[in-house]
Amino acid sequence: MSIAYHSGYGHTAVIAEAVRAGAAEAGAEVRLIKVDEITDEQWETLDRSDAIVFGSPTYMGTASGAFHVFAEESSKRWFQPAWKDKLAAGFTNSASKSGDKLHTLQFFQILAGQHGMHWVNLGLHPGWNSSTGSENDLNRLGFFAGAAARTNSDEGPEAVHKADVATAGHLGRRVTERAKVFVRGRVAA
Ligand SMILES: Cc1cc2nc3c(=O)[nH]c(=O)nc-3n(C[C@H](O)[C@H](O)[C@H](O)COP(=O)(O)O)c2cc1C
Repeated sequence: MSIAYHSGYGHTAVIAEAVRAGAAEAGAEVRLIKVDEITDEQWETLDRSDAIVFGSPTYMGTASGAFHVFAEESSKRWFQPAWKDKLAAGFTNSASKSGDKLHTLQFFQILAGQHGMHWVNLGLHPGWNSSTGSENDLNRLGFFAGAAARTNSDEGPEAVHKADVATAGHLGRRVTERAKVFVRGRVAA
């Protein structure tokens, strides 16, 4: 599995690391790839991966400019098509509770769709939506499309919320488990 992500100020990098840790715990060989520094070798790593998880902060209601540059550059893979039938998933982080994060996740879904990839959603019920819930619940922000995090804009990466880190870890484990089933199914088919 590869995690192709951008983080301008280090907050989203904490979420990327949590996805990596969850995936590794579930048995994946994982590569973290910073899309703003991506090398030819790392593009080839993406081409060899069974699953690619996209990650970016939400800037101005969408993925960051650096992530959009990467998405455009991936059009070379689209022509081949090099990423067809891989699994895909996504995560984002921003300062506001909503902050239009859903739009970033939907952008990732469309990017995956354009490549002919298969989207893996978060697979968790929403947390923190009843009188017995709390902000420490898994999926506390109630997203289905991917893992979402919110971090105060005036604090550093150490302030990333533990519940969001745990939710991202869940996504990493889930994509790994789905990839195992998908790859074994392809061999058996
Ligand atoms: C240019 C810019 C645009 C932003 N736009 C949004 C936004 O649309 N919604 C939001 O909730 N937060 C927004 N933020 C806040 C960031 O998403 C937030 O600080 C996030 O933790 C940054 O992650 P990073 O350190 O990985 O870059 C914006 C920040 C910047 C710098």
